[in-house]
Formats: sequence, structure tokens, C-alpha cells
Amino acid sequence: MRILSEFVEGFDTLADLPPAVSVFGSARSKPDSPECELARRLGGALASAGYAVITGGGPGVMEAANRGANEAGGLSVGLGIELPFEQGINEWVDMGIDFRYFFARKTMFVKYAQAFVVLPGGFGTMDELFEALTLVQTGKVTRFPVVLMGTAYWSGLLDWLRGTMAAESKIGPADLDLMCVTDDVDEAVQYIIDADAALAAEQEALKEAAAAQAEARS
Ligand SMILES: C/C(=C\CNc1ncnc2c1ncn2[C@@H]1O[C@H](COP(=O)(O)O)[C@@H](O)[C@H]1O)CO
Repeated sequence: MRILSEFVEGFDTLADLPPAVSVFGSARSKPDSPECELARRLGGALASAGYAVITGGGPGVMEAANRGANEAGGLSVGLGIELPFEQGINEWVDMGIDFRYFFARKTMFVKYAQAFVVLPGGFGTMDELFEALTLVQTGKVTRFPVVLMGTAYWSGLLDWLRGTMAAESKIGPADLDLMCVTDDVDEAVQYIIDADAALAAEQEALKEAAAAQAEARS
């Protein structure tokens, strides 16, 4: 079955990926747009911090993030999707996989990334953002940093989330804190590094507590 083989190929190809960050954003942005410029700098900064950069492998913001990572000597990953108007995986991708099913592809974005960074985009980008937030809100993934970049673009949505969605109790007030909103590439990368360190410390503490319990029982 095609969908199963997409999971198998994804797991096989990405199994040895170093720590990675998934970057989302518009397929339609022009290479000289502010968001592509930001995405390129972000890709470079993530690569310099030791993260592989995973995108949808398409044009626009995806290509810019892949380009930044590739130019900085990092690992640039593209999870392409078969579309009727598909343009193929962009030229800055070192490791590319083509998917027919959004569902299998989305699993890879989450399973193999330590964080999501979301730049301005359309329906596809919104789908990816809200899927990530739902996974974190419901505890299906723990301590998964979500960074929104391009503050002017997001401000209207954030006002609505605060003023309508949270105000009418459709989300909790703390749910808005699940996102870091910034235009500063260094702040975005540091937020991810700090979240990674906090998670590692938490896991270490759990391991030590389990070892101490086992010791006490023996
Ligand atoms: C629209 C055009 C090409 C589309 N090609 C895509 N290739 C890869 N990934 C895509 C593509 N289109 C959407 N995606 C995914 O959704 C996000 C962008 O969608 P948006 O609606 O443009 O915000 C992106 O993160 C991808 O994962 C021809 O220009």
C-alpha cells in the first residue's frame, strides 16, 4: 500500500537525522520578499547552531530556508508533496523525499524535528501551525517549541486568538504562551536551544529518579 510505504521510506531515510527544526511558510513568496530573506537567515542560523532544516521542499519560504541551511554547510531536508501544479523539490535540498499523502508527510515534520518555526504563509502554513499547536496543547508532543516569525504578518491573527478565541474560552489563556513570536533570528534559535536543554534536563532527572527508585527496591 502506497501510504504504508511512505511511512517506511520516511522512517528509513530520516532515522539518522541530527537534531532538526521544521520550517514552514508560503510556497508563493518571491525570492526577494522580506519573508524569504528572513527564512534564508533563519536556515543559516539553525545550521550554524547544529540543526538540520526540514521544509516542504517547495518554492518560496521553503526554498529560502533550505538555501540558508545549505549555504551555511548544514543539512537541508525537503519533504516534497505531489501536487497537480508541483514544481519538484528545490535545488537547495540535500536529502529529499516525495510524498503523495499529506498525512504521512506531516508525521515526519513532527517526529524528526525538535521545534517548528512558522513564517508568513497561506492555508498550507496555517494547517501546519495549528496542527503543531494542537499536538502541544493536547500533550501528544511535549515541550515542542513553536516560533512565529514575521510579527506584522501574525499580529491580526494573534489579536483574534487573544480577543476572540481565548476571550470566549475556546482555548485557555496559557495556550497563547505555546508560541514565541519574534522577528529576531537569534532569539528564535536561542528559544529552541533553551527548550532543547530544558527537555534534556527533565529527561535526565526522570532517568535519575527511576534509577534511584530501582536502587531503593533492590
Ligand atoms: C503553490 C505552488 C507550489 C506548491 N508547492 C508546494 N511544495 C511543497 N510544499 C507545499 C507546497 N504548497 C504548499 N506546501 C506546504 O504547505 C505550506 C505552504 O503552503 P501555503 O499555502 O503556501 O502557505 C508549506 O510549509 C508546505 O509544507 C506554486 O507556487
